[in-house]
Amino acid sequence: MSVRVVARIRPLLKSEREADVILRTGSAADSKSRQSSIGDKSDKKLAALRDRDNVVRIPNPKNEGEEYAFQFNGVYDATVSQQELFDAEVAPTIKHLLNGFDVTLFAYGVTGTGKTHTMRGGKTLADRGVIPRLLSGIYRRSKKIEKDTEGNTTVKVALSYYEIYNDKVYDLFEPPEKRTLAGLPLRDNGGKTVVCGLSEKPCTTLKEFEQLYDQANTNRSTSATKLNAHSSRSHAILGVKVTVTTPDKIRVSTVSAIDLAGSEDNRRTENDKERMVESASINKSLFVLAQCVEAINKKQHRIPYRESKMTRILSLGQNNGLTVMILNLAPVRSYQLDTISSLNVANRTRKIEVREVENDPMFKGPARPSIRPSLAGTRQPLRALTASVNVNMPAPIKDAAARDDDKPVKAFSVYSDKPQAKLVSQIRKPEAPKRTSLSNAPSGLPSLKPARQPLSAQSAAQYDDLSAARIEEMVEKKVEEMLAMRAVSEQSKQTQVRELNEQLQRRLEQLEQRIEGTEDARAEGLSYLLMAKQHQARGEDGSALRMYQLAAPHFPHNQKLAGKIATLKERVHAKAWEQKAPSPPKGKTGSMLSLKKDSTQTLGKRQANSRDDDHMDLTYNGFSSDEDVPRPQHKKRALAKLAQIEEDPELLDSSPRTMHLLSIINSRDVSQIKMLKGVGAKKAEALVDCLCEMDQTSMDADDAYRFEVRSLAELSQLKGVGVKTVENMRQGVLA
Ligand SMILES: Nc1ncnc2c1ncn2[C@@H]1O[C@H](COP(=O)(O)OP(=O)(O)OP(=O)(O)O)[C@@H](O)[C@H]1O
Repeated sequence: MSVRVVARIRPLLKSEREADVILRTGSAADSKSRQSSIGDKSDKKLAALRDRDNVVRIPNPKNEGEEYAFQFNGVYDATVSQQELFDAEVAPTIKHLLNGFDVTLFAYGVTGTGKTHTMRGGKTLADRGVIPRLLSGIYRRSKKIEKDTEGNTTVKVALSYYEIYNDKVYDLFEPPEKRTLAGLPLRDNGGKTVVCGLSEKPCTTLKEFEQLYDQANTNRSTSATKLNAHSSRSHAILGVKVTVTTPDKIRVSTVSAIDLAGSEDNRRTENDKERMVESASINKSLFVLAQCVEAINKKQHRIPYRESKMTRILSLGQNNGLTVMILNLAPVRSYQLDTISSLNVANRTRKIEVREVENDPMFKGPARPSIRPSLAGTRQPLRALTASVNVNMPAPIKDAAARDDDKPVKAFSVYSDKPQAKLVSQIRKPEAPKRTSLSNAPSGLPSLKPARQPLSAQSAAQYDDLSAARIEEMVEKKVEEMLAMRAVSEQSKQTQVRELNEQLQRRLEQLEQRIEGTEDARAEGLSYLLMAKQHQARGEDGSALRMYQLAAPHFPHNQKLAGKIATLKERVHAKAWEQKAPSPPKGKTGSMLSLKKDSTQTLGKRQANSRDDDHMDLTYNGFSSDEDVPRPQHKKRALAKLAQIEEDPELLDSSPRTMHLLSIINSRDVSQIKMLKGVGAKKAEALVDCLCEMDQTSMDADDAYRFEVRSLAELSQLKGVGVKTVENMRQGVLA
């Protein structure tokens, strides 16, 4: 049986105009005549939606005159109520659910098309969606079954409810603060994907359900987006486990009601960063779903279920039972491209075959013959006896004395069409090794050996006498023995299988954990790489290096990455040296205030640097010790001088005297500079050379500027200039 796909078109929202309606339902002939009569009257466009047909029509965005038509198992237009949709599509599945079939109901569509409205609905009775109605239906039917069977059949309901948010699974019955970063893991269990550690709440009444469901929904991730004020940011999966217990068996089946998050075109959402991350995860999972659908359609060997948690859980085409997809659609033009893509996915989903197989029941009491295929060979003549050990069948009458003259054989009368003796030998044949023990049986038990000898009249009479009661008793006993042995050996076999399964399961879990761990680690590594690239693109080499270094442990043998880190390290070293040299002035000359501020800042910064005995950027970038960075002698001296200057408040002065001195220095006029106190021609020349050198350094760094000394502190750091010289110069300058 294929997945049942039905389309539901929502009504216009307040913000939407009737004139923008582009979706139509109806047959081709109808639609053509309607199209010509529609004209400008938009109410007729809406009337078109009322035509309940199984075809949805939408214009080709590239050629308005052309229409695409998609046929589904059902199409529900804007006028269809919640009750009508439920009655037509969901109510019929309840019967199957209680008969042991799993059911999957899921709403699929673009954001803001009415998935949550369809699945959860509003608070009023009429507005209630599929889920509350489903529960109501299950309870009603359960009560009826219990009543009809006079309490011999009981139905129990238990709920689980979880969301997949950013590809992580979270229990919605648990408060958000209990969530772990990694979420709950998934496991494969007998072909079904299960969520480990999920809570399951027994739920006996509709009222109880409503309380649980409403409370859990407050834990669901929703946010306002431009396209939907209450947009679901996660896929929500409600599991309703139904256990039907009859006197002889227990059947468990589950209905999964899934409200998928909607795909979003981020050119329209104007999502912020957080919404974008959610959106990317939602779109990715829906993309994987579309890929799975396509792969199933194309009968590809590999279906990419495992590429997203949502597709793994949904297991479209892998799950047994019944599957109903509700395709939610918005009727207006602004959704046109998204609607076409949803229609395409839904159309392909319609072709997916699902095995309509009910879940195996569990039988109460000793195992039934049907699950002992090994007995099949001997079962025919013993059927009634075999059945006698089943608690579900009436026990055989064992009182031989009471039936002395009866035919031996309620056990045989039905099935034996052969003489009894032969029957006995038939039964005994497989027991050949035990004949000795039987022949040596205590006097109470007759030996069966004489049966093979020509019978004397007495022994024949004795045998006749025996055969009526004793043989039946013996055979019965023997069969019981055999069955008991088989049950024991089967039990031990089952235990072995169970142990093996558990071992395998554990191994699988370990492997999965490892894979998931590796995937998570890889994803983390990739996100570091991405951030590194972004930093690098912005020219933030230090941060880029840091990110690459964080990514490195996730890609241990990646030569390219190692190379990148090495190159960046070198570049950052080079920059660090540049930063150690005084930085260029921001403005042309700057006001006195800014000069003083700059100067203080520079000193403050340098102070911090000198205390840490290294440059801040270098520490940040992971170079913890001086050894990492070779430092020329003159730089070390400069640092020492700096410390001296900081202790001299005079040198922080930005008085006119200082300003004048700096302007002489920055003029680079050797004739003026050599006139300064304590500076001869040689020193002046050296000083100008030093300033020109600083220019050069800057040009190397692709950041050309003319270096200017902005403070006495900076001046004192120049090659050949000491604190004393600076002080002398300053003293000698006329204010
Ligand atoms: N059949 C309908 N009748 C009346 N209103 C509807 C119907 N379907 C949707 N709406 C309204 O449309 C808006 C969007 O619906 P909803 O939130 O259910 O969309 P969604 O597909 O779940 O969106 P998202 O994927 O962003 O969560 C809501 O205001 C809802 O009340």
